[in-house]
Amino acid sequence: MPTTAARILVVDDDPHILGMLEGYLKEEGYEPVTANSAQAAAAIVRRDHPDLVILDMRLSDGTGLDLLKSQLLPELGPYRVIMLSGFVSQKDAEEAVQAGAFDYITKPVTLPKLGITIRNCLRLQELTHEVATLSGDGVKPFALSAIVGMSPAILEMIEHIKRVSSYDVPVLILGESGTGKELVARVLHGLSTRRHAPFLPLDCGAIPQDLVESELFGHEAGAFTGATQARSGRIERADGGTLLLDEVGNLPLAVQAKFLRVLQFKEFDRLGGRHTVQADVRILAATNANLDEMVEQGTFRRDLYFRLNTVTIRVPPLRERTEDIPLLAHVFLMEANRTYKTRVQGIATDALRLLEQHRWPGNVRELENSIRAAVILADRIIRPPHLPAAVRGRAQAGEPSSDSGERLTGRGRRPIGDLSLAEIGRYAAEEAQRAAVMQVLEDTGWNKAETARRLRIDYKALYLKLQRWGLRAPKL
Ligand SMILES: Nc1ncnc2c1ncn2[C@@H]1O[C@H](COP(=O)(O)OP(=O)(O)OP(=O)(O)O)[C@@H](O)[C@H]1O
Repeated sequence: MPTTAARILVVDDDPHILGMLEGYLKEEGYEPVTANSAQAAAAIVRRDHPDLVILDMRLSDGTGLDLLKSQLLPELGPYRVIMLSGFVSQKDAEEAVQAGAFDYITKPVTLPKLGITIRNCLRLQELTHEVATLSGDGVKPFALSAIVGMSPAILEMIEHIKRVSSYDVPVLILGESGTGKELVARVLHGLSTRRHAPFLPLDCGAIPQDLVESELFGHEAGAFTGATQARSGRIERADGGTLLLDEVGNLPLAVQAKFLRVLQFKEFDRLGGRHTVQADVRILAATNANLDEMVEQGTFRRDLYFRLNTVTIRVPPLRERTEDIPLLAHVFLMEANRTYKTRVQGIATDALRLLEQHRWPGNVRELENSIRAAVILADRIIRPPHLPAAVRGRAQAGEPSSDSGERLTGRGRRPIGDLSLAEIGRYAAEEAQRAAVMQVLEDTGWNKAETARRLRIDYKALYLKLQRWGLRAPKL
């Protein structure tokens, strides 16, 4: 099934080819637009932002490669252009793909092949969109690909998640505030056999302590003043699914004892209830607190702690994976553009440097909020003045940041601030690819041959990509 109503711009100075492709695209259910020169194409792209561009290498007023680099990539981002090339321009077409075009087709154009390439390109866009739309609706199970990041620390965490995903055991997720603990919990749910049942989070730190108990276990009518009607609690409502106890360290001691029974015997009583209720719920817990210390101090039950921490996943703070910052920033930029219907195209190098140097005490959430705010303030490009004062802080006052020198150069990496926008674009495109591949691997249960077939890439190419990204099938 072709994706209907995708807007496709065809750019060619040969009226015969324009007419043929326009007719074909209409028949396939797309919405074609045509341009016979580079100038006309650039104007249409700026005005209409088509979903895809089919671009001839040779135009009356320039080359397709120049148009791609100067207008289309900055305006549309990578992977939105399919090049048409003759035999002599094949080398340029290859260069175009390296620069960020999706693919090229050699003339004379075979329509079925073009059709397949169009569908693949649009599918990749859909997947990239899914990856970037990270703020789920509260019940949507997330795929592993929702976790954006290519740093060794994140890849290691993803490996860990995959390893534990097939076991129906409690998992304790540790990490600072805003690092992505809830996201990890959603992904664990999304990968489990419980994914079609509810995922319910309860932030034990956000609701008054005397309400935590009734929120979790529910109550019968008359159980306490104000309880006029019986109400089920989250454990009951999550039956068959997953319950996340966020900030589990805030669970009052009395509730901890009751909760232990849920973990041990999968049963509990509603407040004021006389019948035991059975609940088949997987418990995930997250915390920023030092539970070891709390156990020593007697504010957290040792037996509950041992039951919860059979398996732990540590979510690294953002300052330990600064190499993910440009990528996350670009994903949040795309997401904000969609939410606010803005067209901010990128982040200037000096602004990226500031993002890299900031310590991010609020971690990924702080970065997400900073980019959202900057998108509202910026015109076309996010520049230092658009960033929150805390992010501009020390660097703008002329002080070196405490660890940036070591951090940026110590591991022999190029400082991110020296990367061009195109290089960052390629990095983001690589991430989009990784996410797309991972999505299909998950869909096919890590069947690599089937994955390669669905993605229409060579098995060897898939194998090499997986090696490069350090991805392996989860152990069952
Ligand atoms: N690796 C990541 N890729 C993409 N988005 C992320 C990533 N990590 C976190 N986020 C996003 O950052 C925001 C904060 O994440 P989340 O709520 O999961 O953090 P948390 O550790 O549970 O926070 P808290 O401790 O305050 O409860 C969310 O919008 C989440 O989607």
